[in-house]
Amino acid sequence: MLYHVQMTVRLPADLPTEVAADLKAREKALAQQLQREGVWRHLWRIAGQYANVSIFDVPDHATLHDTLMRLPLFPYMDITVLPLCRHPSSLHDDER
Ligand SMILES: O=C(O)CC1=CCC(=O)O1
Repeated sequence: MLYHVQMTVRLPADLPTEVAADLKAREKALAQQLQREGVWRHLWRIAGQYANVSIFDVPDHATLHDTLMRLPLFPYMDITVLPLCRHPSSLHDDER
């Protein structure tokens, strides 16, 4: 199943710089691993915001939940999820 996921990062202002840098580095490593595995299909920055729009390809809601909870920045993100299904007018058949 495909999911549209919006993540807005809200790091506390008093979070030590080195802690924030470690979280971001680990987030990047896992995000790139999940992209290589075909799970994190798209990752786009929302211009002007510390936020992204992503497309995840996972078997079900529970797997998406578990995947999002693995993200190092999970405790510091507001996340909204929209489950997607094929639009009858779409020319693209890569929705799984
Ligand atoms: O910067 C973000 O939008 C949060 C994030 C998701 C994957 C990543 O590397 O950073």
